[in-house]
Amino acid sequence: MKANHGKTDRTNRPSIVGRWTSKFACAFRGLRAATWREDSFHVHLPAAVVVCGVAVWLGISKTEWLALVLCITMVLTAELMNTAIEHLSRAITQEEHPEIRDALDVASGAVLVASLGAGVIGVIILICHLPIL
Ligand SMILES: Nc1ncnc2c1ncn2[C@@H]1O[C@H](COP(=O)(O)OP(=O)(O)OP(=O)(O)O)[C@@H](O)[C@H]1O
Repeated sequence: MKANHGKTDRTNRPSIVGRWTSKFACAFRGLRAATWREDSFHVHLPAAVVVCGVAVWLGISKTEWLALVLCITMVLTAELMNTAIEHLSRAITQEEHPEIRDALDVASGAVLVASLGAGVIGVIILICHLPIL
């Protein structure tokens, strides 16, 4: 069932506040659904927390924080899009379909590319601050 995005029954005119509240509620519901149900988030979220903890411990610079936060955001966003495509594909059909296979594999490839890029940047940033160097 479609959300009414803050439309009031009396006037049937959407209130801006109601509409935006509804948009945020939908977005947070999506985040909750993805992070609770998807295994990948059970790996990516703790990994992000550990990386941030190590970054705090090593005292990385403001610019390095910008790169790190961008990398984490990039991976989580790719994972959310991948999850959305998985949901859509399940809704379209439970049957084997070559186009759905390609769509799912391309979406997984996007997560892989984002994760590899983030991994390389993360290692470059953190390794420079290791006390042994
Ligand atoms: N309907 C389908 N038709 C064809 N191939 C499919 C279909 N559903 C899944 N696949 C194939 O199976 C792979 C795994 O799909 P699935 O949706 O089970 O992902 P998953 O293992 O749950 O991934 P994740 O861990 O990212 O949630 C897909 O990448 C795709 O190659």
